[in-house]
Amino acid sequence: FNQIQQQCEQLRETLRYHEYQYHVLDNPIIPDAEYDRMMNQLKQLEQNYPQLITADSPTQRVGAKPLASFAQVRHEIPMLSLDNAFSDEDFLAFVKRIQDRINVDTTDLTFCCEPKLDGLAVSILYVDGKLVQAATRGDGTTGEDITLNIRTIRNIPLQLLTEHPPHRLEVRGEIFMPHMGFEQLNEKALAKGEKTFANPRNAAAGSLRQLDPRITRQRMLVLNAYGIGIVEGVSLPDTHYARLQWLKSIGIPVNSEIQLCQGVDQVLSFYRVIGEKRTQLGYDIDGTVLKINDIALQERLGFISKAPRWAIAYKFPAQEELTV
Ligand SMILES: Cc1ccc2cc(C(N)=O)cc(O)c2n1
Repeated sequence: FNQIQQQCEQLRETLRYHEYQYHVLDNPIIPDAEYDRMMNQLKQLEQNYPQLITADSPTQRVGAKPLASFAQVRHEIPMLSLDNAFSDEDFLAFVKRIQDRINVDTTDLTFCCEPKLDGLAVSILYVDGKLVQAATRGDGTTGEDITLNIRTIRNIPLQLLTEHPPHRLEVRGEIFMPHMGFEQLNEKALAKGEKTFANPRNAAAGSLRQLDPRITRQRMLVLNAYGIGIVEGVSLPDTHYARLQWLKSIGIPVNSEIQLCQGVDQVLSFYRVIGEKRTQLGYDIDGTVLKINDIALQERLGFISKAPRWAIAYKFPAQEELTV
């Protein structure tokens, strides 16, 4: 019997490793058919020996039946929104406000720059390395418990890939629907005479707010982490960029376009380059997010009421409506 148990554990570890290679490193090292074969083998074993099933087994991604409603979750650390910039001048004024508060030269300022994903912000809590709860941002203080739906998203690990997981780690990120998943969903909806979604952001929101996880599971949703909320039992790197790399190293997907920029000129060129790449990314973005990279500086700058002083979203002009 425990020979079977070892076989299950071995399969789980192998499947988690290949999920990491595929979803986080974008570098699958076995063909999909091989992955599917192992997954089916594990499903078969767990079906024959249900007492061997563990909550974090790669097979346990779909909730049994629909919920009647969503429970509420209170964010221990508020999930804040970002202040906006709509021009270079706005961005330079943002940087000047920072300089006025901490006398530092603009060329010395390092920014962590990323595309601003047009999806929904979520909070995902791992306790001792296991995914235990997930919630929408909601109003920043209170969100909806969407744990069962989040567990169906393939690039979100049910277990962190580390021997020494933090006691508690809250991953904050954006859930979005790539263009391919959006077109596929609307084609199916049209064929079934159901309502179609106006844009991928609405489709992602509708998919996450499904009470039936079996429906969510069929939608092509992707997480890209952008930050950390609660963290206990581990000492974090002292820059934002290094923290994102750490998240990636323990199995959390991070956007591949994120870059460090030294000084305002490099930041503005990042903004333009991402603006040019916008139509080829395969997913919707509505600007860039530009953050002071040094955590100690972030903490010195703090927050203005709802938004951090140390970060700004520099938006693109509204895109002419996508014709679907
Ligand atoms: C602090 C914060 C809040 C919202 C965010 C939203 C995004 C985004 N939509 O990609 C990226 C970030 O780095 C964010 N950072």
